[in-house]
Amino acid sequence: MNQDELKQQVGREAVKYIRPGMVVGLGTGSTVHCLVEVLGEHIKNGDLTDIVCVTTSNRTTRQAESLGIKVEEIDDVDHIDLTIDGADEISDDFQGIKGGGGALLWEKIVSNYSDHVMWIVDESKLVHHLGAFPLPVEVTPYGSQHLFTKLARRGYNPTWRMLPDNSDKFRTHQRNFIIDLHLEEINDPFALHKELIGMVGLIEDGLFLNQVNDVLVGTQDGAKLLHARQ
Ligand SMILES: O=C(CO)[C@H](O)[C@H](O)COP(=O)(O)O
Repeated sequence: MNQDELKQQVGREAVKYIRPGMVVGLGTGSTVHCLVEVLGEHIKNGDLTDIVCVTTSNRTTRQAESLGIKVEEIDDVDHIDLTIDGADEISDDFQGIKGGGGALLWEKIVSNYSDHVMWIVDESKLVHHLGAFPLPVEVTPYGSQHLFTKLARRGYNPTWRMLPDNSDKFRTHQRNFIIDLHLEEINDPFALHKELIGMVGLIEDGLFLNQVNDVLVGTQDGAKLLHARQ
């Protein structure tokens, strides 16, 4: 199976963890896209009833609504039972990097206010140590060149996230910029998160630490569930 087929495999498998009546957080990215497609089929067939979703991006909202999935604003639900999201890297101790799709702020908010969090990934996302994948940080545009320079001086090899055609800087839903840090290896993700989040103008970073309960991995031998924590 190629990577796309593994993503479809976990997308199909993940929908089995959604029960009727749940409030479900839907992540962002190509793996979640597969899940949302299957969720839409189940809702259409009447196998899953009374599902309400909150999403982590306008992209996911558009896809979900086009399939007849009910989407509410996050502040219009009083809880989120289960959030299913993708990830860019997951270390041996289940810490993660997310934000490859630029949705890290909403993803972290939805994740934090969820009773249970599941990440769905193909096996290429499992690594021993985080850092080969560039770590995104969301920054407020005002003064962001100074922040960029500070990150560069600390040796974090920053680059601006650009639009696909390179014509301008990428903007998040909050109209913020993203700076990607090319770190190669992160020795202490907790210390790095503390340092980054303390920088004025840096709104959120893509280190998702102690966030996930279960990881569903697409492998050549079928989807495998790994328990990270209660
Ligand atoms: O964090 C994310 C978006 O901000 C995605 O979950 C992450 O980039 C994984 O995406 P994909 O499933 O396409 O590999």
